[in-house]
Amino acid sequence: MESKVTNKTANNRLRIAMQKSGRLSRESQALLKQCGVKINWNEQRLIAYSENMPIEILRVRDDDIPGLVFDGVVDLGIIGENVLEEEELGRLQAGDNISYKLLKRLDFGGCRLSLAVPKDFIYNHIQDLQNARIATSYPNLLRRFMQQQEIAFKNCLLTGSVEVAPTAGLANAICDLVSSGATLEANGLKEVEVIYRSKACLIQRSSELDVEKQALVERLLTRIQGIQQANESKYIMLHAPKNKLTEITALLPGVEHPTILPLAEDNSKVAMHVVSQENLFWETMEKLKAVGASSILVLPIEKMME
Ligand SMILES: Nc1ncnc2c1ncn2[C@@H]1O[C@H](COP(=O)(O)OP(=O)(O)OP(=O)(O)O)[C@@H](O)[C@H]1O
Ligand SMILES: O=P(O)(O)OC[C@H]1O[C@H](OP(=O)(O)OP(=O)(O)O)[C@H](O)[C@@H]1O
Ligand SMILES: [Mg+2]
Repeated sequence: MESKVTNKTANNRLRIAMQKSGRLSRESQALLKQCGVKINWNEQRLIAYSENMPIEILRVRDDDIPGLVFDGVVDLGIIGENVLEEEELGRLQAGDNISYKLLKRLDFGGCRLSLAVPKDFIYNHIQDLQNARIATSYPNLLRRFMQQQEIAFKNCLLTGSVEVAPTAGLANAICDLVSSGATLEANGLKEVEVIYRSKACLIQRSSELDVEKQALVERLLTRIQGIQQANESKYIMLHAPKNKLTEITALLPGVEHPTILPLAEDNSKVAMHVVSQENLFWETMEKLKAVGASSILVLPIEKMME
């Protein structure tokens, strides 16, 4: 009897797929934590359960996440747009139907898919890659770009170590992910074309969720929205001479109506508190000080709800 109850509980959990270990894992876990979802992470386990919400996490290789969502095996997935679109193109080409809902672009996993060539390769234009052999783990995104450019090329599919392909004599160029450019630099390569810009995103399966699960998804989305908004905002406090309020307000980014509070023992000044949608740069702080502001504090905001 009891096992049936346990099963039912497990079946009603919102199932989220995320990368087990790699570039997206730490921030995917951090996002759930910021949303107030407590997970008992165990490095060895494929499935992790939340202690405080009906949520379970399926920890897999990132390549498998789009398919798990398309096929409705999981309810949500956190995945790089590059992998999502690569899988989408692959399935479309195979004549398969794909459907999913893009819920949100996330603030991590930012990178670009670029073409790169050895440093001594004289590159002026994409036509310099006509009939080149290009190593990549993203054959579909590469093919789409080269077709748009009307450039013929030979594909060399590698699932890893793409950046060593030119030195190893496997290819003339590569098409791989770049962030800081350190990997290209370390392998004597230079970036010549950006073909795709990517961030992590949250996707949902297209088949309907039951009412409770969908309500939980909406709650998570509201919380993610609050986290993103807070990350982009700052709480600014300063003291301002009463006769300079207009000038000071004009200097604060995106602020129209600051909160004004009296100071206990100084009648010539007030305290101004504002939430700004932008960071306050040193240059603006210097200008504020020059106009007469003092005790300027810029504080991070953790969460927001309007
Ligand atoms: N240098 C980077 N900076 C930021 N984000 C990146 C970077 N490299 C990759 N990413 C993003 O993170 C995703 C996962 O990258 P990672 O290198 O961990 O993948 P992987 O080696 O294919 O992992 P897996 O073992 O899960 O298949 C990429 O698809 C991309 O969206
Ligand atoms: O421009 P950079 O900042 O150097 O980043 C780019 C590198 O990051 C990713 O690999 P990762 O380090 O995640 O390792 P992997 O190739 O083993 O997956 C990507 O595949 C590049 O190789
Ligand atoms: Mg992968």
